[in-house]
Parts: sequence; C-alpha cells; structure tokens
Amino acid sequence: MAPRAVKGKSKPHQENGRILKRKRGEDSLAALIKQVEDLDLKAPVKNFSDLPLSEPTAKGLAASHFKTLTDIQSRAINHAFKGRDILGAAKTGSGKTLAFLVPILENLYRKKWTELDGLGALVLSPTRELAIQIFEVLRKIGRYHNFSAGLIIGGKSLREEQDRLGRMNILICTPGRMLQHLDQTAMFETNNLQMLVLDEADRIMDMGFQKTVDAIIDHLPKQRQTMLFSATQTKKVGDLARLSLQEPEYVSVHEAAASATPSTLQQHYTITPLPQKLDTLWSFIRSNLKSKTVVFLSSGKQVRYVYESLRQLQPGISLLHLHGRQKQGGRLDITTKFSQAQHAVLFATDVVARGLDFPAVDWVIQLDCPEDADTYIHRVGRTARYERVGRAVLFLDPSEEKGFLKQLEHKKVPIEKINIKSNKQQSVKNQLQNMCFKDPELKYLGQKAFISYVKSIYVQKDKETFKIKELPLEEYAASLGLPGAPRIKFIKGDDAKERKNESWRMAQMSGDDDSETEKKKKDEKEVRTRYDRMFERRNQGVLAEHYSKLINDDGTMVATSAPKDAGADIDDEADEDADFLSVKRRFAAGDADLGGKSDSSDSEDSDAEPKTKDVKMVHLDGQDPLLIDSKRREKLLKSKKKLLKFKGRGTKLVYDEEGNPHEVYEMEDEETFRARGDVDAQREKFLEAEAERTRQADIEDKEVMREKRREKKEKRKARERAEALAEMSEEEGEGGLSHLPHVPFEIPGSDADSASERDEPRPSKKQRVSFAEPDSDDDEPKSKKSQAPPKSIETLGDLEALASGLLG
Ligand SMILES: Nc1ncnc2c1ncn2[C@@H]1O[C@H](COP(=O)(O)OP(=O)(O)OP(=O)(O)O)[C@@H](O)[C@H]1O
Repeated sequence: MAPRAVKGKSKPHQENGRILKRKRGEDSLAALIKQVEDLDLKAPVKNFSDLPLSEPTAKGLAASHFKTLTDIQSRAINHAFKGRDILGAAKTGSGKTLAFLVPILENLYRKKWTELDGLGALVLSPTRELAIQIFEVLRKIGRYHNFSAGLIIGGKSLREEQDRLGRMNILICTPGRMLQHLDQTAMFETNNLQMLVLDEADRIMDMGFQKTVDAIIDHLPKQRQTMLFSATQTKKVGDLARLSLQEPEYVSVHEAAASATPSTLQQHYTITPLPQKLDTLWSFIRSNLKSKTVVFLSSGKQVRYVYESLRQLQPGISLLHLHGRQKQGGRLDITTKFSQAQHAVLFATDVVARGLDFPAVDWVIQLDCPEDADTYIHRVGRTARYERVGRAVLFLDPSEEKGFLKQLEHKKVPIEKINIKSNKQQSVKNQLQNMCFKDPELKYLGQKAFISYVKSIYVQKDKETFKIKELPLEEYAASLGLPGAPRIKFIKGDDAKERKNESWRMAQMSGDDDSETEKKKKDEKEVRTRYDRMFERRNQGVLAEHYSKLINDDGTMVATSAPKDAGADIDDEADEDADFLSVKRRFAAGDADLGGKSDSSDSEDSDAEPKTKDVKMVHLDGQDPLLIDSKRREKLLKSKKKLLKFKGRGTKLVYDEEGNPHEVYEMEDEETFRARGDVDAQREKFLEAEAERTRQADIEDKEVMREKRREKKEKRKARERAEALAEMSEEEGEGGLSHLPHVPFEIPGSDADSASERDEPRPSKKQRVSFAEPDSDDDEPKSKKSQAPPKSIETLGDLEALASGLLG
C-alpha cells in the first residue's frame, strides 16, 4: 500500500477505482468462502469449473489445460477445501499432485495469505526429482497467484537458501534438507503453517526417513491440516498418530477398483534365468528401437555397468542412466532428456520409481525383481499414465517366480506370463567378455555390479522370493563378461566389528584363500586353457591395482581412487561394500611386493625406504615424515590447505582478571579429580553437560532471532493495518463503504518514505516473489506479464535461475 503523502497526489477517480476494485475483491472472496462452506461432500464433481475456485486458480488450471477432475481429485479436493485431514490412495498416474496443490492454493487464498504470514504450506517429497516435478506443476497452475514458492532440495548453498526461506509461503522439499533448515535457519518460522502434505507418504513414513520426518513434525504446529498421498497407502495407526492426523478422510480409489494398477496397463512377466537376463534385455532393446523404455535395476552399480556395456555395443537407440549417486545437475539433465526423447532407453534404480511423470513411456522393464509388490506398482506406474496405454515386463529368475507372484496376487496386480521367442534371442555374452578382456575398467564395473547384485539379493527380507543359494552366480558372472565370479564372503555384524580391529589386509589374505569354495571351484575347473589363464591374470591385475589403492602402508583401508574414468560412484561405494562383503582375490606373481610393502611399514624402522619405486617423503616441521606413495597423496600434500590437517591446531587461550593467559580447559590436580569419582563417569558427565550447554545456546540464539523477527513482522503488519484503516475511514467519509479493508495478495510498493521507516528491507513490487517468471521484463504492465506461461525447466541452470527468481 502506498503512503498517504503519495496517495494524496493521485487523482480522485483513480482513488475511486481502487476502492471499488477492493470492494469487489472483498465481495467475491466472501462469496467464495460461503460456497466452500456450502459444499456438498457427497456430490461428485466432474469439472474444475464446478468447484468453488478463486479466479487465479481457475485461470491457472484452464491455461494448463486441466478441465475435468480425475477420480482422486474429485473425491479429495472437496474435503481438502473444508480443511479436513486426508489419506489419499490412488493408482499411479491418476493425478494425485493436483489433488493437493489445488487445495493448497485455494485454502491459502481464502485465508488471505500474504508474504507477511510466512510459511503456509509445506510439501514433502521423498526424491529431488519428484519435488522438482511437483514444483513445476505448482508453477503452472499457480502462475496467476501472488504467493511465493520455493524448492528446497539441497544442491545449493544452505546460506543462499537461508536468506530467502523466511519469505516463502509454499515450500516443496525433500525431508533431509528441510530438517537442516528447521534446525539451522534462525529466520525460518513454521509456527503459522496451515497445511502439510506428504507425497508418496508410505515412502516418507518408512524406516529410511522415519527419524527425519519425526524431527520435522516436532517443529510444526499441531493445529494444521495434514494430507497424505500415495499409490500404495497404508493405514498404519502408528504412522497416523505420529503425524497427529485428526479424523482423516480416507480417500481410496483402490478399494473400489478391481486392480491396483491402471486398466490401460498390460502387465507381463517372463521366466528368465539370471545368466540370460542381459541377453534377453539386449534382444528386447534391439527389437524395440522405436520405443521409449525405462529399465529398472536393483543398484546404481548395476545400472552403471549395464549402461556402459550396452552403450559400447551400440544398440541403435539412445541410452541414458539415472541413479542416486549421480550429481543433482546430471540427474536433472537426464530426467529432462528422457522426458523430451521420443525413443530412448533409461536404465534406472528405484530413484525414479516413484512419482516421476515422464511423458509417453511405452515400456517398463524390471530386469531385477523389485523388493516388494509396492515397489513393483510404483515402477510400472511410469507408463500408462493418465489414461494412456503402456506395457510392463517383469524378468523373474525361476527361483523368484512363486514367491513374487504370490505377493502380486495379494496386492491385486493382474499379470500374465509370456515366453520370449527363442529365435529372437541374441547373445551378447561373448562380446561382453571380449570387451571386459580389453577394457579393465569395464570389467571392474562388471565386478562391482555383480557384487552389488548379490548384496541386494542377500539383504532382501522376503526369503520366499529371494533365495541366494539357488542363483547360478558363476554363470551370471560369465554373462556379465567376467572371467569368474568375484568371490564373496558374507560377513555377519560381529565379524565386521572384529575385522575393524584386526588388520584388514591380514583378514583378506590369510588362509581364507584356501576356503572350501575355492577348492571346489578348482576341482570343477579341471581343464584350463592358456587363454583362461591369461584372462584370469588380467582380471587379477585390475583388482590388484585397485586393491593396492584400497590399503594404506600399514594395511588399514584408505579412501580409494578408482581406475581412471570408472566414475565417482565407485569410489564412494568401495568402502560401503567392504563393510558388508569382501572380495577375496587371488594374487598374481606381481602382487608379492604388496605384502612386502605392508610389512616394511609395519616395521618399527620408519626411515626404511619403502620398496615401491615411486615413493617419496615429505617432512613437516615437528612431524613424522609423510610418505608419498601415490599421485593422489602427492597432490594432497601439495595443497597448503589440506596440509593444515597434518599440522597441529592453534590453542585458544582465555585471560583472567589479572591478564594471565589460561587454556580454556586446564588440568586440575589429579587427586582432587579422582576424589570426585570414577574417571569414565566424570568424562561422560562432562561431555553431556557441554553438549547440553551448546544445545541450549543454539536454542536460545534461535529463539532470540525468531522473537526479533516476529516483533518486526507484527510491527509491520500493525502499521499496514493502521494505514489501511485510515485510508478506509477516509474513503468511508467520501464514499460510505462499510467494510474493513484488507490487503490480500498485493504487497505494498517500495516507496522511499515507507521503506526508510521499515526495520528491514522488504521486497518491492519489482522484487516480489511470486509465480511470475523471474526474468520477465519489469517494464511491462503487470497484467501482460502474468499472462506469460511459465517456461519449462530444461537444465539445472534454468532451475537455478528459477529458484533464485522465486526464492528471492
Ligand atoms: N485432471 C486432469 N486432467 C488431465 N490430466 C491430468 C489431470 N490430473 C493429472 N493429469 C495428468 O496426469 C499425469 C499424472 O499425474 P500425477 O503425476 O499427478 O499422477 P500421480 O497420481 O501423482 O502418479 P504417481 O503415483 O505415479 O506419483 C500428469 O501428466 C498430469 O498432468
């Protein structure tokens, strides 16, 4: 609202126009509120135009070509408008996103939500990709509103987000990042929150996210509307209690339906023994070059290997891959590329199984059996979305058939068996073996893929489906092009602990190598050709090279550097695998010095020259010499910053009243100390007390910041109310209006006078955060500007530009 001094200069007819406009706005809002109060919850709604919608939402929906409501929308939106808690379950691709976004926009609109009211709605999504997708839909249908909306999914600096977070009305976020802000961003308040939405709620409520979500809930006000949506919803009482749901409306489109999956989806399974999977997949890809396919695998390493190896075989269609360990920017680019592609194959882990809305996917292939029927449903849901047709094929090893079909039947999933025509089968086994022989890095990826597959089967809970002992692992390894199955030892929790205390190297190199499996294998493989031996030696070489990077001179494990180009994900996961499984290796002649090297560093003579030829030493002041035995370590030691960690830390001193320096914590007399009781107990107590002190200080700091902010906000609101009131009484004097005015959705302009009065800078109209395009030309008239359809996010750059526009 403009200050009075400026207003005084405006012409009387302009004044009257504004008053009338406001009056009309007031009236239509009152009418809208009344319509919602009168809504008949039993009468089904067919079209969006039949709903009591605000003008901006109605326009946004029309501009996005949404006319009729889907089942879940028609059954959930009415209840949500009335502020009820909702448990929504509906098939994949049935339009759940709008079922919560429309109520968010409408409920906040009817509450006259402004920037000053802070966060009004929070949507939690289990993955970044899904959060981005929800955000895009929100941008489309909310483009005529003036709410500010933000996407909080990590990947940007926390600081950058923190600065803008306090001004957001609607946030779409992933749980981890949200919690980080709730804990660390002082300016971020949630005490006004009206609506909480959990998309893919069963995933968000499951064990993986449990702690994070519980902690988020602790930060939110209890009095709020909560909505849970998923294709596979549970009614677990415990979960509902955790979320403080109040008499939720259970809107399940499944219960009435004969099947849990869309009727336009054709579902098949084929019995493919594990060693034939890759051949069958290859044959499938080759005979569907004009299709768009998503292939699901059980781990990122599987995805990586299948993608890399099939890519080298040049199938004649573009291949893409997506898994959780890729960088966020890369993931977004791939999602965009696949969305836009007409024909392509996307190899993916379950990171895309939930919620992602790729247009026009023809096939979903599940190369690895999903962990349960719910995951199956989410995976196949990437095709046959919103009344389109789609096909899905599940590959099952004979040992998995019985158990998994039972699960699917239980969940009302109709699926039929098909056979693969043998004349269409092409084998890639020999080509893969050739490629692995020539390219150690590819073979390394294959080994990791093998291990991670076995691991994924081993950890499955459903032992009726996943029977590791029945899998032909040796043949499976050969089908991946490997010269032999990397030998894997399962380590129970206790062993792993013990192994940490022992020398890792010793554990691996000890007599274990003569284990029964190996003996058995030797017996089985009686005839070994020269080629076999050559192949094996090459295999050992790669492992040996990598292995030498895995261990330090003293035999302990270090962070690894994977073979060149093998990809960062391998580095990251090397330790993770070692924790659970260990790859036993055979030693080639050239490996002998490995043991020797380790022995030399184990010896007490630290000055002894290590045997490896490239080893150098660096001497730091007052420190033991540091060995440079790899390029990586050499690089590390060249960096001054990194070297700091080898140097001692500075000491913090405090001064007493006489100016004498003391250490922060000074040693006290031992006797006095011991007299106070058990040493360990004292240490525990001290640590607890210090931790508590820090926690308290954090809470106090945060509270002080919040209080300051709250006060500022209150002051600002009071001032605006007073201004509006004054203006109104003046108008009443002139025109006789009887309503109290409000200032909804329009934040007053940045007039110099009023700005100088404010305690903190506020966004001007130009800076105002809203759904409008951030980079639109500000000189254009507003009405024209707001007509522009939102640009779709194509690259991470776009997203960042968008986020910075929306967030600030
Ligand atoms: N009322 C509607 N009219 C036309 N198309 C719609 C409507 N509602 C949703 N859609 C379209 O249907 C597709 C699926 O919608 P959405 O992603 O919301 O499904 P979902 O139920 O959330 O699926 P999933 O369970 O897989 O997350 C989207 O492409 C969306 O644009």
